[in-house]
Amino acid sequence: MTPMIAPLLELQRVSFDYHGQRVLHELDFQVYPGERVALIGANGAGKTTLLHLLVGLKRPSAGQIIAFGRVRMCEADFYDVRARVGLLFQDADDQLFCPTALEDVAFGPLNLGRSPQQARADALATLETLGLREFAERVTYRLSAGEKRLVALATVLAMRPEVLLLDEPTTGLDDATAARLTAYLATLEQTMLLVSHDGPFLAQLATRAVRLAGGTVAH
Ligand SMILES: Nc1ncnc2c1ncn2[C@@H]1O[C@H](COP(=O)(O)OP(=O)(O)OP(=O)(O)O)[C@@H](O)[C@H]1O
Repeated sequence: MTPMIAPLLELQRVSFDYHGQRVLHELDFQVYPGERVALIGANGAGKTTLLHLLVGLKRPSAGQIIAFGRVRMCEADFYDVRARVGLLFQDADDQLFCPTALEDVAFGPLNLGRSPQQARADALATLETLGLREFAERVTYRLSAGEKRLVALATVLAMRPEVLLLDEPTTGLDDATAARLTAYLATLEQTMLLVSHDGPFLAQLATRAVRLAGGTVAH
């Protein structure tokens, strides 16, 4: 008999309306342990909205969000979800708010209760892993778009989340940097949900693809 594996994250018949406009309609969606799911679809299809629903940044108009086996409804339900699921925002400026890159990357580990020494060590190690050690003391808002993208990713990875939700991770990266990032992500064991319009990136990483169209999963 095949063992039943529970999804880590799930939307059950989820609808989402924005200013009276239906964005998602009775959507069923699951991410299982170990998967790297490509979430694809046209501009405005609702991919970013879906990521935000999974971590409670948006609330469904109808339906249920289930994370790690529990229905999540109110703000408090999402605290531990956000500690276990790392979201890379589509816009790095939504992720970076500290004076320096090191402070930005240490912020998440500190927020998770790690000591200042540990948070700094984790931040430096993560920056090192992404080839960003020299950026540690740089003023974040003066970084280039591609550099900000990588530092934003470092802020997520430094928390060592169980699941990574990556919204357009290769946007703004040159080809060589995008290739290095792709190769690095391929070494990670975390479950991933990848929103991207970058075909080669998804072809190398994704274990399956889900297309959103008309507010639901296109078959
Ligand atoms: N806070 C918001 N402000 C404005 N529009 C919103 C907001 N939230 C959702 N929407 C609308 O919801 C729809 C889905 O947007 P979403 O960003 O989820 O699409 P997407 O598939 O991620 O698009 P893209 O590929 O362009 O990033 C769009 O029509 C968008 O205008």
